[in-house]
Amino acid sequence: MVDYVQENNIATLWVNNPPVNSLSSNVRQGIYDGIARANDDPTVKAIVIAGRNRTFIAGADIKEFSNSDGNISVSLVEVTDQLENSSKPVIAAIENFCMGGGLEVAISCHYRIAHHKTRFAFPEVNLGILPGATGTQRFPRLTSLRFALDIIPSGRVFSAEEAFDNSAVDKIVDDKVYEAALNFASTVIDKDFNSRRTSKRSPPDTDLLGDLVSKAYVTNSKRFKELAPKYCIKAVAAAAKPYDQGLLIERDLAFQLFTSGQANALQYAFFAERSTSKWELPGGFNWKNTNGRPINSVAIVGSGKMTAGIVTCFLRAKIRTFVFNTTEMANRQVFINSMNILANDRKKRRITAEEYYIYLSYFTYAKSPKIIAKVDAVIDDLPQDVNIKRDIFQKLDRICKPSTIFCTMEIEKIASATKRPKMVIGTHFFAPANVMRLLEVEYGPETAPRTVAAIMNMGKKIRKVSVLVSNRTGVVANRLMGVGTDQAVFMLEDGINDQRLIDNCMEDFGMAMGKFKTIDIIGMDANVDVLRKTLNEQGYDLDENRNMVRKSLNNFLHSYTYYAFFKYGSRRYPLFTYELSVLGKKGERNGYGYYRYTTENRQPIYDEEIVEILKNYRKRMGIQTRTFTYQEIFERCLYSSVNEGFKILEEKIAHKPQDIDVMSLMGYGFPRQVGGIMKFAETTGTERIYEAVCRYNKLYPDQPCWRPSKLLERVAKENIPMKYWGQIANSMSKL
Ligand SMILES: CCCCCCCCCCCCC/C=C/C(=O)SCCNC(=O)CCNC(=O)[C@H](O)C(C)(C)COP(=O)(O)OP(=O)(O)OC[C@H]1O[C@@H](n2cnc3c(N)ncnc32)[C@H](O)[C@@H]1OP(=O)(O)O
Repeated sequence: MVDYVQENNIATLWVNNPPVNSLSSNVRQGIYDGIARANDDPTVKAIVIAGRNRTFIAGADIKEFSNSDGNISVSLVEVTDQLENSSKPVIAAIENFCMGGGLEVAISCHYRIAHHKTRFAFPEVNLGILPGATGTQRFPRLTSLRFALDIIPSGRVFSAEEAFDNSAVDKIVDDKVYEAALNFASTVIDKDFNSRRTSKRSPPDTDLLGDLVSKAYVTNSKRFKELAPKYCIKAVAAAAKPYDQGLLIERDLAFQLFTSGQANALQYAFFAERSTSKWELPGGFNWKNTNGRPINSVAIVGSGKMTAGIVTCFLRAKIRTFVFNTTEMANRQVFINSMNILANDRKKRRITAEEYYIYLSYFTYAKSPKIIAKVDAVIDDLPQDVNIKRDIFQKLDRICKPSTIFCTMEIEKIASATKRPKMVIGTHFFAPANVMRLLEVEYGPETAPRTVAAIMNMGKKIRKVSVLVSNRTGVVANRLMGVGTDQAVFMLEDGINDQRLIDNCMEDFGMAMGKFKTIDIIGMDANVDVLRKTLNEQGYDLDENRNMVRKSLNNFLHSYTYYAFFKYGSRRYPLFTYELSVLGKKGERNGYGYYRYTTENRQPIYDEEIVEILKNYRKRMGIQTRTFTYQEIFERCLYSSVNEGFKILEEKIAHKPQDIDVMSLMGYGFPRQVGGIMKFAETTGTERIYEAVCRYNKLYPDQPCWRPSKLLERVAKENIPMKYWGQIANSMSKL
């Protein structure tokens, strides 16, 4: 784990814990023992600490936070103290990742040499903790309170150049960092390095503490539903005190965070996200035993609201991207929109000017389908009309090379229209596609495992977190969160007079956005489209009744007609959203939705008109209003989604609860500090949720989302821990 190598009078401690050299208990012990050995050896004059696997250290071993292997070794605090107190100078040779505990190790050394491409960060805040191995005290002393208050509460990655500008590293090299560190070591032998002991310094800007802390509070306020950002600020601010006092404050805050439920959930989310790449298919095919052809070129066919976002994902990954539309104007518009997205990336310094031009050079117009004949994958962005899609894919089937994969959300309909059903798969991007990292990949009954492998690998290449699900009607992530949104609409219809009450309840819980604000952002039309599709599946045609709805809006006496819409058989649908859309409200897009929006300010403004529309709607529907408790709002919005999550598992649409959690976190702004919808179920207690689901099922038999999931019933009754839920679902007979 740590190899000790001596060359002449320099000892090197090589950290070797692939893939990212995390500071497991053995690594900590190895560094600690290595420093002691070098200090005891009179032939050693300087020590270099470096990482094998072409990386320095990416941080503490996160698995050990919740799952100690029982191996008692030194703590990271002891390691950092041991490094700083070394009687011989210690030089860190830093490359690739220098993060978290790895950065704490580096700043406890006396000198730091870094490769120019090193990525530095204190990402602890994203795991619900803080750099509690003296990082909050040493970093501001080495750099400044200003820089530490920028870096530690945000967790942002910074470059070697920024590290150098802020005194966090002493030298940057373009190549061979280890050799540079050895050379450097030979120049500091026998020199006094006492002043290099970080804890002995004071931050250079303590007189600015008040202003810097206020600024940090303002900058990070959006994340204050999580404890860690605030605690990071407090801990860094304590660096203005004498070192020992500051350290006690760091310890105290670290202890509170480490033992909080939020830290547990955030660390769970870290691994859940990574577990999605370990996909499995029925029949034993999986990410390990199945290879897919690399996707080096794609064609996006059609253009809509999301096209430019999708295109830029491929351009950034340097994948040749063809945009195929029948009109030149449509192609040009996609190019302009993609250029604007990349220009914005450049403005925000996410990419360099050079990268901007390189990425754009991967864009190609395709005026004729022949131009895209040789692409590795075609991505469907055509209008929602299945007949048009089938027609175009039939043509492409004749033109494209046999190995071209077709990605569409209408898997079965496109598969049956082509001679390559094995090569047809679903890819669902989330808007805006250039920002949202979730990619839902759906396999159909005939999709080949190699097609799945190719598209899952493509997802990784374009830096998406890809979740594999089996194809059923609709997007799984929509289904998961949609039931909770329907509940919000029903409660509004049934008596809540202020949409903010429901939105606030969800935002207090930590959702990025309340239910009605989300409807407005997604757009009324998109929400109604989902309703339209659901009703179509039940044999109803929403649009057939549109004129009747219009008429009855002008005539309160048409309540009978309304009742028909309201129920559609024995099932209730959230028709108030439909009513608003018929009234011309499109959501944020045209400034009118459940809230109002002005052109200057896109923040939602409470709209009293909604109450008036609601009152008329209730009258026509014959709805008897009632009051709602906060608890009912909370339970109906969230427990309905939990129940749906269990159904998605038992129907074998998703493979494991982590996949569902990632969809809720990355697709719908579910609070990361809760871990995801299934993790929420585990923390709340499945028994409690099951009881509530059964209660609402009795109260609302016209809302099928309350039929209890069999899997939920079983795990609740038998009190089964979350780690077995996926296994049990797989062992249940197919529904
Ligand atoms: C009980 C009370 C106690 C109170 C005590 C109070 C005092 C506390 C003192 C202790 C204080 C500790 C302070 C230090 C904390 C930390 O260091 S926390 C960790 C900080 N570091 C990170 O968060 C980095 C996490 N990793 C990443 O962001 C990325 O992995 C990467 C480094 C940027 C590399 O990305 P990429 O190349 O895309 O690879 P991945 O797919 O993400 O990862 C590859 C595999 O490595 C696993 N992994 C990565 N990092 C870690 C890690 N830090 N620990 C464990 N495992 C890690 C990752 O899961 C992947 O594994 P597989 O999925 O199995 O392939």
